[in-house]
Amino acid sequence: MGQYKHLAGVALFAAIAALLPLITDNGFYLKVVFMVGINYLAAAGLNVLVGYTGQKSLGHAGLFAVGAYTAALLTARMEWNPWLALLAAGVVAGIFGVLIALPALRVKGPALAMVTIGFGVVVEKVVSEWQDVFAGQQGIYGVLPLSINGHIFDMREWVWLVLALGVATHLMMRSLLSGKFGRAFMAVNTAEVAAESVGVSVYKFKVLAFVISAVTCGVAGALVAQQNQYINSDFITFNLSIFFLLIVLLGGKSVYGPLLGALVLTLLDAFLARWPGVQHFTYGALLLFGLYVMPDGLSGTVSRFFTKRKPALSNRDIPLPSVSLRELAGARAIDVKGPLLQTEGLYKAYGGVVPTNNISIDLQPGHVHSLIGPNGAGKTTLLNILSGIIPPTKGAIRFCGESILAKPANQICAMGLGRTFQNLKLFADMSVIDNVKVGLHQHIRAGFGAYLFALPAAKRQEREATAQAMQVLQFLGLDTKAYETAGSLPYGLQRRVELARALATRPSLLLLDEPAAGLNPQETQELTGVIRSIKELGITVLLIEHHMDLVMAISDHVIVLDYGEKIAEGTPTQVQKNPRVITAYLGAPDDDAQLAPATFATSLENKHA
Ligand SMILES: Nc1ncnc2c1ncn2[C@@H]1O[C@H](COP(=O)(O)OP(=O)(O)OP(=O)(O)O)[C@@H](O)[C@H]1O
Repeated sequence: MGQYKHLAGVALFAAIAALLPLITDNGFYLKVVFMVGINYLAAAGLNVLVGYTGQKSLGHAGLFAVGAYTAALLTARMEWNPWLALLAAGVVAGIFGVLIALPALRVKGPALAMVTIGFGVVVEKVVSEWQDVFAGQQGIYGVLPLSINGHIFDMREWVWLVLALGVATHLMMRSLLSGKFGRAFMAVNTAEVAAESVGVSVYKFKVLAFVISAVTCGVAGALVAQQNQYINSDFITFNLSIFFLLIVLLGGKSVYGPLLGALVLTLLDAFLARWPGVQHFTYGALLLFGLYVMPDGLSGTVSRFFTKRKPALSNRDIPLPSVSLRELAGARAIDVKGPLLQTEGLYKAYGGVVPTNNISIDLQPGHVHSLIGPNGAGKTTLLNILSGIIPPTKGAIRFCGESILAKPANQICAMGLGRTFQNLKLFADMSVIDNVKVGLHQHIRAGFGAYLFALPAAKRQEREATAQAMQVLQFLGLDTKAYETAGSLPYGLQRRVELARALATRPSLLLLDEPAAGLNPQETQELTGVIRSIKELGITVLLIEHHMDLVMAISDHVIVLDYGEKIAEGTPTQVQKNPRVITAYLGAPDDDAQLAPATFATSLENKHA
């Protein structure tokens, strides 16, 4: 949806919603509309965490309580200004968000859900048992409501306030999630290892998602306490956590999802209030049935009717980047003297298996290096160590003259080391161009505030990122596929998208793990040309490959591994004649033998079998 169309739609929706309180002065109806707004606020942040980042939480009632009790204690006991207390509630909830994010960095899936349940239960127990501070079921009275110039809000004004906050939250979430931050959250959700290796800090984005969800939940809790002028422990139940999660799941992963979910479930909640016995049954049934019929939630189902396919691109549509691909790629490699990457005595053991045994290699700038060896020789393990995915047990790695041993993968990527994976790790649900833009993540300088408030800097950088992503796609002949979903492309093209994503990180060293795996002969031939073009851009390549024709045709230098040890290195011709290499591949030493590429390939196939 275009920016102006969207704003017009939001203005229309807000105008209609703002008229509602003028139609009725029935307190119950006004309260229901107020609660739609409150539930939307709570779910809008939770959607970032659950929908976009894939972190399931069943403890957000705890964060709602943190906000509610912060506002209650600050105003009822310390007589803070209620507006300041509302702000403080968001901040304190955000801090608690960091606290529950910490376990999320270690555990995933059901284990994470258990941790968040634990958090919710602890908060519930604290507010009900710690009578001196939280007054348990008796509750805290005298919570100061919001007011302007001494005028205390009536129910109508509360509705308008949550409407205004809801619209502001929607605009901020839309701006945040449609750019760099939304892509990073989704990348973390889809493939954490891939996200790290294209420069996205999984750690930072998980914490950020928890904080965003905590802040909106905390503000929602504070508003409820302030509107009621009262809060007690009965507000904070496990059911509330489930209710928030249900809103997000039923709404679907979209910025509109929490609104649709909040609207449907709050109205249903109000309707079923007379029959509390069937309430939980209905929610359970809705979750099962609703998600069975609409796996993408309400928003996914609705958007299927409205989304138009992006038209094919014409040359006129393709924006021009401010710098050429050669300038971008070459800029990093220029100043390196000596080897671009150097390892000394790298060692990694898994119990008795030693896939990396005392490996020392030098990679020279501007060269194509190949890493070959039979299956299980330790090639991928070495690549994972170099790119920061696996820490070595001992040894040293210097990249661009700097040790990268203790650095996380995203920082190594930022230094100019890009990679692809043996088993494709695409962000399959995202478009091709968005995959490539995730690769540009580190080079988009606009920060959180710029995206949240849709500042011109963020828009400018997004436009430039689109232009640069298109430039990379054109380089690899993928520009016509830019708006296709990456996972829907044929396998060969998906491999190319992964290559484009790695190139977008602007690597000076590119690690390619079996890029020809699964390609047909013609695609393999084309890949040879692509790797040559990448070399011409000034990018150094380290290639793992079993296709020996490809290796011999493009390598300046070949390194051979067997059982985790480096058994030979040199030019392709030297390596082909090396007796240890021949033994490793054919299993029989023969001093006069030389492995022809074809023999190499056949011997590998035999080994694989
Ligand atoms: N996480 C792990 N835990 C235990 N063993 C592992 C682990 N990762 C790799 N290995 C073992 O280390 C050895 C080297 O594996 P690696 O994947 O690096 O080999 P490779 O040369 O890339 O093989 P291929 O050509 O089949 O991809 C294998 O024996 C493998 O089983």
